[in-house]
Amino acid sequence: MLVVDHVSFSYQEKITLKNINFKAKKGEHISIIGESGSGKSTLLKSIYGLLQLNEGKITWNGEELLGPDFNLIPGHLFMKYVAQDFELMPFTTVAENVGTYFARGDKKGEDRVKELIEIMQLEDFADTKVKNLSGGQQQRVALAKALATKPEVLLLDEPFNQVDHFLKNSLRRALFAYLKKEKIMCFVATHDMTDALSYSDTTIVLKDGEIKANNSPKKLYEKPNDRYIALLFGEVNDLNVSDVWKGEIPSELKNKSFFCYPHDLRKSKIGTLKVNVVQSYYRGDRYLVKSRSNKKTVFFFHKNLLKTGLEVSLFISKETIAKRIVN
Ligand SMILES: Nc1ncnc2c1ncn2[C@@H]1O[C@H](COP(=O)(O)OP(=O)(O)OP(=O)(O)O)[C@@H](O)[C@H]1O
Repeated sequence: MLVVDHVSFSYQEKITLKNINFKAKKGEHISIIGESGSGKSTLLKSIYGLLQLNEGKITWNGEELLGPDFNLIPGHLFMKYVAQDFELMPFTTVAENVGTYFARGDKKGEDRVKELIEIMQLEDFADTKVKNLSGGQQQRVALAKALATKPEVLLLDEPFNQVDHFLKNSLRRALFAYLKKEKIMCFVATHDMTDALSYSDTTIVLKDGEIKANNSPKKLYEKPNDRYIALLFGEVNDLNVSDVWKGEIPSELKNKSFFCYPHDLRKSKIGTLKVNVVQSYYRGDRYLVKSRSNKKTVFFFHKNLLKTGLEVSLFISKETIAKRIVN
């Protein structure tokens, strides 16, 4: 169990992490999301022991993890941290980088290097010098190297931001399945919602160095309760119940507002929300349509291109409204 207990940290006068509290269990996957500058990387660095905390403590199975003032070499042996700069040895091969921690001729080590190179889909580059690889390939080498000594905790800062879309999906599936199988606790600081939604048990939302929410990604997505959280999941509509309700509004929903995603709204003759199309953006399987209703911008999806200026009616079910009400 990893416990982050009332942790605060500042680089200079301005406080960067404020009173951070959470617990993580063995094998749990936690995504850390938040706008740029919200403190995601700083939180990972604090957990890894690179920063001396101003207040609070971090414990691992009951023992306090001490910061750089108390460790000659900052960091902890049972953890691996993959930062945005990968810290690889450029003039040695991929296999040598991944196998850094194993002695020459160590058969178990060689098998492990092979397995990790396969997971990261780097077989074709095993004997290539790292300096000759692309940024995305180097990122995969850094991930394989971090896993070589089977850490109990893995800290990943934007782990796939340099990898192309197709490879990213298959790598993510392979990596997170491997981490679950090996019961490795994993923290991922990310801007990519797929990391948060599909591959984490828990999502921590940071804003200005504070925890805004800590919940399952499904619960956060379905009931974001806050515009900042909703926006992290993509385009979002901020509406009043009175904008869309047909008939008398039940007393518990009067004067309430709610967030909804573009897919919650559909063009329909029975729709009560009248909007005018501003622009349609092609998304392959459908269009994302930007529209205006009074002074509000409303996004929805539609299978066909809709002309700018066209008036359409949008429908949202009462069940969805009830689910997305802001308390
Ligand atoms: N070494 C440093 N010295 C001083 N301030 C720093 C340092 N590193 C980060 N900061 C500041 O701390 C705040 C949090 O930065 P951090 O890198 O943790 O954010 P982040 O959420 O990871 O951002 P991003 O998504 O852009 O990577 C920012 O305001 C940043 O400018």
